[in-house]
Amino acid sequence: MSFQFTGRPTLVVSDRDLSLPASVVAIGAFDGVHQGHQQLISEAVRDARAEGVPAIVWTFDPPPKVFFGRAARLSTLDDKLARIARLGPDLIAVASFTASYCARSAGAFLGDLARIGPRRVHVGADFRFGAKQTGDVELLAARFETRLARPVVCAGGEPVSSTRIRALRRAGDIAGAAVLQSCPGPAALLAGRLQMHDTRYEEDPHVRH
Ligand SMILES: Cc1cc2nc3c(=O)[nH]c(=O)nc-3n(C[C@H](O)[C@H](O)[C@H](O)COP(=O)(O)O)c2cc1C
Ligand SMILES: Nc1ncnc2c1ncn2[C@@H]1O[C@H](COP(=O)(O)OP(=O)(O)OP(=O)(O)O)[C@@H](O)[C@H]1O
Repeated sequence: MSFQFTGRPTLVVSDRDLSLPASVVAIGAFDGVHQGHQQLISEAVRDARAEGVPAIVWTFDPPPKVFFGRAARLSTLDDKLARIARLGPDLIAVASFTASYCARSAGAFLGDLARIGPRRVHVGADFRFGAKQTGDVELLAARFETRLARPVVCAGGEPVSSTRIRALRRAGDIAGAAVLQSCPGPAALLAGRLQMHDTRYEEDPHVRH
């Protein structure tokens, strides 16, 4: 796994404020920013650098599973943003995951993405989107060039996942959980990397859509 320290700060914006002629985007809840997430995001950043376009991470707060009460949160938003920023994207777009947002259709979400002109979208094979999770990678790939992340697995061969980290924590294996979330590089490199450009996503729901 390689990590990219570009020295540039990562801007954090509301998804509603984004409009770009071109980009490469990685999408996901990324709760815990574990090694699978890190690889997916790092590959998107590398792809964006090769294309010469901004690298965007598009994420949701709270994580959808947490919103629906299906899981306990692993990372605070600040922790998640800091850990993502360490991977070197130019911008993190945060969609406020509210009742009105999650009722939006898969087609409406594709319209949101179109505003940032994705040359490529990086997701895992199980990525779903839109109300009642009706959108899948096939629908995404019909609209945008889509790159599916290679699954990162644990030493025992099971996929690294937020679910697995939650289970390890519940079982009291805090060290085991931390290994799956670990990433190299001194924490000092994080200092000053984040610029909170717009925090409105914390306040109001997606009434505009
Ligand atoms: C516009 C939109 C609406 C969504 N609506 C639902 C929903 O109704 N039910 C649900 O369980 N998840 C919903 N989700 C969450 C997705 O299923 C998924 O968790 C999210 O896109 C992040 O992907 P990831 O879980 O692979 O990280 C929605 C996502 C988006 C973008
Ligand atoms: N081990 C992994 N290797 C590569 N990609 C992954 C891995 N785990 C998750 N992803 C991808 O990262 C994106 C965000 O994943 P998500 O936030 O749903 O994490 P998760 O670990 O699958 O969460 P949960 O266990 O709660 O379902 C998705 O597109 C997913 O397919």
